[in-house]
Amino acid sequence: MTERAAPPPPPWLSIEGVSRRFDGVAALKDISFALGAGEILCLLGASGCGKSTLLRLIAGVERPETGAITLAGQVLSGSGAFVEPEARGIGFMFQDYALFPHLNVADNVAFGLKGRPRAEVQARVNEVLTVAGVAHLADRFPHMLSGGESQRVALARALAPRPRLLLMDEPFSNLDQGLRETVRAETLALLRQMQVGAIIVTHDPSEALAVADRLAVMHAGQIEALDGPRQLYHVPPTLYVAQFLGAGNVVPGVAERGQIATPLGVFPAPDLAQGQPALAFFRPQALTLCDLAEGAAARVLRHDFLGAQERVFLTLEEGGAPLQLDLPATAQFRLHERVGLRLDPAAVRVFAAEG
Ligand SMILES: Nc1ncnc2c1ncn2[C@@H]1O[C@H](COP(=O)(O)OP(=O)(O)OP(=O)(O)O)[C@@H](O)[C@H]1O
Repeated sequence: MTERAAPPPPPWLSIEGVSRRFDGVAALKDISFALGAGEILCLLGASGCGKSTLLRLIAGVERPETGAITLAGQVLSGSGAFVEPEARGIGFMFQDYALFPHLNVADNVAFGLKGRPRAEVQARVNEVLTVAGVAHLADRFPHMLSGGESQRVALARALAPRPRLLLMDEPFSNLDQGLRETVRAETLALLRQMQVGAIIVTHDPSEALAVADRLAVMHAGQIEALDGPRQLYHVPPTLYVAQFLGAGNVVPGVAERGQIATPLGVFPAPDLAQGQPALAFFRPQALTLCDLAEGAAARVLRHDFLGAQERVFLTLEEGGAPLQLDLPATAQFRLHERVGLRLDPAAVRVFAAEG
């Protein structure tokens, strides 16, 4: 599936030209993007790239130095305006869930409903605990909950006041692998059922690809790319995005008359200047083994068993960095075997080599 994601919904949350420095060092540089109502956006990036700072600015616990944040037509920050965090109608869920240890589950969930009539609070608490699948835990205290249960309670608490938008900072990172996928799928289903949009921070590319309607790859305080997950994975706009989103191979070449020649084929490079050093990037699955007569000669260096697949590392006889390709776990090949390699040209992206 390589088609472009559906066009983004009309802007509902708008971030325009937002910057923030700490002690003179820029944490966010001129960030602009928009989110549609009910949309799920992932912020993905390496440690320190500014993901949490951006989330905190939207929540209102941090103020931008420049730019504006608008939600459903209301200016939250910017042009002299500032709406306090509790008046924004935005929910926040942290990595550690931050449940109040001295309150039971029902009281934790009721916390954000203070000031409302008792019967209404009780009804809403029951409703969200039921949809989150934790109504039977209402009387327990946080230390009596498993990781998955704590996550569901935290989600119920965040959703109870009917937020317009939910901000989630690494919400699944405390769960182990198997549980993480289940809780993640349930959380997403719940957000969609309640029609609550969310911005989810993660540093895990596979999580962002699985969860996001659209995904923003951040790098050094800026948004390097923002698009649908399939588009970004298959047609990455930069080498950084390509490499951040998953395994890949890089083969060097030089632009000559609008293309680059490599041992694995000749690829179009219409945007590069004559003589400009270039890199051809492609995913492991774009490479296949073939007869020596029909492909570039290479040797099997090593292989890693991945369960469903075998990731095979090879070197081209012409030299260069090792290449990776994925084979079914049942595939037959031998260590140090001489094989032919074929590359699907449609899966190749050419970038200017930096430096
Ligand atoms: N309150 C603060 N005071 C000083 N520097 C800060 C503060 N908050 C963030 N920073 C700095 O701003 C930059 C961005 O931090 P931020 O926490 O937003 O990154 P992140 O992408 O969320 O990282 P991680 O994935 O490690 O949580 C970092 O260099 C960080 O050290």
